Amino acid sequence: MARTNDTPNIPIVNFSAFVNGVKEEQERVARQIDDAFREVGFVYLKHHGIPKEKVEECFSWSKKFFALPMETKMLAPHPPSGAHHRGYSAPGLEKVTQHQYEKDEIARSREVPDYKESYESGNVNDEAQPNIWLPEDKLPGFRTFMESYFEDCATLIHRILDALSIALSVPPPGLSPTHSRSLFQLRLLHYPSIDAEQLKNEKRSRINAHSDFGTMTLLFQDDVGGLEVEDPEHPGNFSHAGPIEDAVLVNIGDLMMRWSNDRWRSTVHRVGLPPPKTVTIPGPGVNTEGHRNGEKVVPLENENGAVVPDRYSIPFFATADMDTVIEALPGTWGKDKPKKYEPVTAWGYVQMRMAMTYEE
Ligand SMILES: O=C(O)CCC(=O)C(=O)O
Ligand SMILES: [Fe+2]
Repeated sequence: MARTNDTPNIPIVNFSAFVNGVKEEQERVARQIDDAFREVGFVYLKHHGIPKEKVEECFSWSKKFFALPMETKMLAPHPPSGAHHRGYSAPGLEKVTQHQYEKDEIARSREVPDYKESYESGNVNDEAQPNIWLPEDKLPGFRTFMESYFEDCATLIHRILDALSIALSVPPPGLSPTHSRSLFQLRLLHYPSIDAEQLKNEKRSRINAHSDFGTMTLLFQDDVGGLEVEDPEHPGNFSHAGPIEDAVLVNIGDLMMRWSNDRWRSTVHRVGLPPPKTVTIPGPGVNTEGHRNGEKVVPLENENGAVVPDRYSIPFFATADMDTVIEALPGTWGKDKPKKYEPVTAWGYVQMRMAMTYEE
């Protein structure tokens, strides 16, 4: 199995072998994903089934959306409460918190503002959280595309759940029916360009260190980079988890960690300064430092007045149906591995975390 060069070595798995393979192939891929989620909580899936052109199209819609004037984007505003997580959030509105239930700790984690804007949409049939669209004439075709992309992502989540069910020997129909799509959420994220100085000195962040709180997240990212994943064995050590062509990054969220009795890790991640970029230095004789001809690696933060370019990413968050009782799954507990957590419904858990994200 391929690995990324960065630690904590996020495995790269060919998912078509699961979708199209015979039983043995499926079991092999399921084991690879299981191992990845046990080790780092993240996996890159190649050949995941969503056509490359469609992923690119989603990024181009996202760019068009965020390029609209603020007053137009505000025609689809995110409601003030975290309980209805749909629509447009302007930069500075959402603050990410991490496992902090004490009020003063939440306040402290909000001292560094996230510099991003986002647009959220969900299942068209979700009556609890109806979608908040722009008037169609403001961006014709946007809604139709997003509804279709949502379906593609939901389908992929169900296939990954099938793989996880095989890994745990959950009998058919497995975990898939616990995700009726009611709580899925497609998020468009835009991190405006920013002075490298600000990110470096932590005056601002793109997204603060956090873990996701649902069951699983799909993450599509552009080629700017800056996503970092914590090494679960060495808290505080982060490594870059940059884009890999034609692959989607998939990670476990807190609810799934709990559901799996901590077999799978919900790993902390954040978005900050991209890794050192390569700039081309013109003229001969620049190869004395061992770099490829004509190129020299210049750490972005060392460039005077360097600006980190805009970054776009597209996470798709999955959560179990709200009435699902999250209690150690079969195969994740036993005599020598007792259940670690009290049962909780998915809905109760999500509401608690959402309230923490938006509450004053
Ligand atoms: O933009 C990214 O790459 C990460 C986004 C993320 O972690 C999130 O929205 O939860
Ligand atoms: Fe995240």
